Amino acid sequence: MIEARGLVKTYYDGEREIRPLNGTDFVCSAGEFVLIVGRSGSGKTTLLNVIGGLTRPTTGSVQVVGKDILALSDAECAALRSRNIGFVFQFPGLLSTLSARENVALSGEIAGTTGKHASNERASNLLARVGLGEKADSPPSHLSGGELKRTAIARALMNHPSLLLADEPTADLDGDTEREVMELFREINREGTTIIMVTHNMDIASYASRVVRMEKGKLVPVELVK
Ligand SMILES: Nc1ncnc2c1ncn2[C@@H]1O[C@H](COP(=O)(O)OP(=O)(O)OP(=O)(O)O)[C@@H](O)[C@H]1O
Repeated sequence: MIEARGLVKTYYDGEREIRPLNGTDFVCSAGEFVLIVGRSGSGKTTLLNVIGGLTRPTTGSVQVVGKDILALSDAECAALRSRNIGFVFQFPGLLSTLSARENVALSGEIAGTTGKHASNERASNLLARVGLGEKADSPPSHLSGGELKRTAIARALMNHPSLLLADEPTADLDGDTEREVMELFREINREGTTIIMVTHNMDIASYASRVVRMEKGKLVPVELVK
């Protein structure tokens, strides 16, 4: 599903060099649910964005769903993203003038995989699935933080992605809502979607099949005590 080798990403803050990825290798099989943990600023988001084709590494290679994403044009990479990869970003970034349903359906329309009617129907089903059936017509400003996160998860699932990349999707949620969101991710994973999730919260480690820690630009395995 993912094979990333020798990733280096260098940023410059004035004269200062920052290297969040410094020879990172990451291999992930289809069906895994991997948590990436690590200190703030250790490069977790950078790695997720490189895997998702949103950030180009300085050097290294990345194969995702059998494609060398660094060899793709911007348009080819965007098409791969919209058809194969669902993103749940730390901040949901929903369009304020659209309802929850329209926000979710829009991903289908942009991908061009379904017409407007079918997109709306799938968006309604997904919102029901994340427990927001009755809020489908609400604009983002009428939704709570947890409801916005769940809308963003529904949006990420719109195009039947084989890979879901989630960046701290439960940050700022209360314990009960966090468990609900994690149960939902577990269900999605059991249905066959590979999930890579960045988190600060080791309490949710039991939901994952594997945990890795970002340390000094490389990933190290974390032993799970069951
Ligand atoms: N576009 C950029 N330009 C310059 N520096 C950047 C850029 N993006 C990230 N960085 C730096 O790279 C480092 C890694 O950032 P990243 O967001 O990947 O860390 P993180 O582990 O996800 O952190 P957090 O847990 O706080 O979200 C940080 O020092 C950050 O300041």
